[in-house]
Amino acid sequence: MGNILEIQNLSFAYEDELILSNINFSVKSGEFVGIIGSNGAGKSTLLKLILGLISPMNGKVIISGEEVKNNKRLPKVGYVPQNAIASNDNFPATVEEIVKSNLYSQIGFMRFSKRKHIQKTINALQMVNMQDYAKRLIGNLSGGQQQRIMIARALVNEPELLILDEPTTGIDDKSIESLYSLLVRINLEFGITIIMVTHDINRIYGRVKKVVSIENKKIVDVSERKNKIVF
Ligand SMILES: Nc1ncnc2c1ncn2[C@@H]1O[C@H](COP(=O)(O)OP(=O)(O)OP(=O)(O)O)[C@@H](O)[C@H]1O
Repeated sequence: MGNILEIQNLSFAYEDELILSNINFSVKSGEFVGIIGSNGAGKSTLLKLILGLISPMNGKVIISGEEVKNNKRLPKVGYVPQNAIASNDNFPATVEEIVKSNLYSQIGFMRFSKRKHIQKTINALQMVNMQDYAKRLIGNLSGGQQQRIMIARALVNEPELLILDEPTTGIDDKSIESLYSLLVRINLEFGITIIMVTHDINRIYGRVKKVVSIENKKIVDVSERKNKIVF
């Protein structure tokens, strides 16, 4: 399998504070990769560099052979940002509207027929087992259910790479287990490559293929699992 992501000699600073220094790693198509590290280690910054939301000081990010440039659209990439669900309390939108809105923002409203929009939205909700909740208000769902909707929202554009920043924040223990099982299923069943930042070190080792650990601005460890992952 080829590499879907390559990070080469990547360094980044906020003003004069160096956050990441000469980071190198790659992710193969179909892998499930966890990124761990202490608070402030630079994990979210690394994701923002991968997404092209900020520009590196040195080095580059390559997705499917193409260098990521600032503000360029990345149709192959879905993103679930940190605290994605926190702003949804009392938000007057249905599940269906939240998922569909990502089609408008990323692809442009006119690109597909209305029927195609609806079908893509249904498909994304089915992938996270939330198709029965399409007409419900997002604010009426539990934290775990809301996070599934945020994942469907990221999946609606049919990405090859799904990036999640601490998706289990604010979710109860039982829902965390089922969220991880869902992500493993999305990875294995649909072949979508996943990169996930997490603090959940104990749970993550049983589930992901590769764990990249960042400390003191650098990658300090990359561990790979050889045995089969079950869900
Ligand atoms: N916009 C910004 N301007 C200046 N410094 C920032 C900015 N965003 C983050 N930082 C700093 O960069 C460092 C890395 O932050 P980042 O959010 O990437 O870490 P993290 O590993 O994701 O942390 P956490 O686990 O707490 O989410 C921290 O010291 C943080 O304070």
